Amino acid sequence: MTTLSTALVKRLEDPRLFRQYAYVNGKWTHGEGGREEAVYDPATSEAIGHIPLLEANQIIAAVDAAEAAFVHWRALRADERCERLLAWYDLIQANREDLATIMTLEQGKPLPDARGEVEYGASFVRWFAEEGKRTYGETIPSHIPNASLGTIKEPVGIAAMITPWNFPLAMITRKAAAALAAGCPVIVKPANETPFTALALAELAERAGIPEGIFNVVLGEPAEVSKILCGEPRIRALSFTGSTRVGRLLIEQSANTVKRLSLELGGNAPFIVGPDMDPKEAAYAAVAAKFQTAGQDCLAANRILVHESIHDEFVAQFTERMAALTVGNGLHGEVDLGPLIHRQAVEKAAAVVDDAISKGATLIAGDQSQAPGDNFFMPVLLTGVTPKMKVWREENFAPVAGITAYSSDDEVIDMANDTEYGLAAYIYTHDIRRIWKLMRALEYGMVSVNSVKMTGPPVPFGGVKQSGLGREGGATGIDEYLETKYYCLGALGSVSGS
Ligand SMILES: NC(=O)c1ccc[n+]([C@@H]2O[C@H](COP(=O)([O-])OP(=O)(O)OC[C@H]3O[C@@H](n4cnc5c(N)ncnc54)[C@H](O)[C@@H]3O)[C@@H](O)[C@H]2O)c1
Ligand SMILES: N[C@@H](CC=O)C(=O)O
Repeated sequence: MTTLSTALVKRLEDPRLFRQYAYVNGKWTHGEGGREEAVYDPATSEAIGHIPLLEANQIIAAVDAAEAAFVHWRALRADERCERLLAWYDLIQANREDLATIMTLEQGKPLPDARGEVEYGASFVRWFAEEGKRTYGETIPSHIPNASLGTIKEPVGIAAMITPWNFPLAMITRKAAAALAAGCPVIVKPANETPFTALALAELAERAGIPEGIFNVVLGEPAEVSKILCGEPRIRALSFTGSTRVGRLLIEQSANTVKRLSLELGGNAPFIVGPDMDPKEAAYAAVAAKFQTAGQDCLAANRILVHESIHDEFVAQFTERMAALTVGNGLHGEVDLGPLIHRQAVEKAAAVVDDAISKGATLIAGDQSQAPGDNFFMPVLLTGVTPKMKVWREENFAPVAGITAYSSDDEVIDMANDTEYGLAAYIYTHDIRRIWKLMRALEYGMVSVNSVKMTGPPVPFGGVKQSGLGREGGATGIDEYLETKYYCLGALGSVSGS
């Protein structure tokens, strides 16, 4: 164990939550080939621990284990699975502080945000524990004489999940709890940047009585592991959250085994401010929607579109509010923004800013000489952003805010839809006709009006266009892991009405 991981363990009330192994078939597992990778604290660039990189046969062993365990898990009654999931929920809540510490150390987000993510992630476990009891089929009025027709819902089978580093806990629970409640075994491949939160979840799942083989965490070289998971015919569903680039790759790799795919991909959210808005109220909301998780959020306001009549005052208010944000190590006191995930993310953010300035944008704020470390990026505000700039076309996934002025509702609708993405959009206005017109015209899976917060367990989370396929959470989230089986019971004799 490295010195820092020893220090980490000392910070935890329950040191057994920090595991430097994969978790397969209820066992903590080394890599058979001896390959391993360091995991870094992005705030200090120090290694906090190591993970094994599993070999191909070890990934297949996880599938074998899931296959064997599936028989028993699917045979449990829904209320029995519910009990196990509620026990998992209770344990996640009870260990909130340790989970948040692990998350901040490997992801960098401020500790209060990490605590918030634990709550948020746990809420999906409770939601789906209950939803599992409501996977109703239907009866169908028969068109066949003396027959009874209907449907039942059955678990799709083994579900694999590939998750990102920006929300290391909630992106797992939103998928895994739905699959487990539906009766499916789960194989999670977390991002290599943030594996320890996933492994702590595995430890708690074991304590909650989730049987061996039902919740597995595999680790390895991402492209290698994903290829095996996609190509494995016994895995019937693949749920991925991450970039559109990798999402496209996984669609290709899953083609031969015709899997059920759920894809939560990139976003490029417009934040539209109407002419009737108080510039201060709207600017404060825009700062909140942009800088959460240091801008590394698929819902981050990527393009801020402000009516020309209030543009200058909005920029002034935004600048003032942004100047009050503090940047620093998420473990130390109250900071608003932690580091970016690694140095490449900082370099990418700098390149996006340079590109915008070279194409005519104005840099209003963002002095990188103030950054408190190699992986930190000070919040940037650019005005005069246009569609030819990367900051408009790409999801910048950094604390870089770009503002553009517009003159009419029709113009802003065209601007907002001018992207391959369609995850989430924000509208700030109190004019009900404008709200309705924009809300209907925006090509996005989620539209939030006068609210920065839009997510939570009852919500169908997901995007259109190249932001993904399917919905997570809400009343339909469990359907991603269920098959509809139709039955026709014939030759029943005379059945009333059929
Ligand atoms: N729509 C959503 O709900 C949502 C939520 C969170 C993040 N995201 C998106 O995720 C992206 C940021 O996360 P990220 O950088 O971890 O994304 P990423 O696509 O680089 O990585 C996501 C996962 O894919 C794996 N991966 C990376 N390269 C791979 C490859 N060649 N083959 C197979 N797997 C590979 C990673 O190890 C990780 O587990 C952003 O685009 C963001 O918008 C979307
Ligand atoms: N904030 C999002 C995750 C996107 O990165 C969520 O709530 O799911």
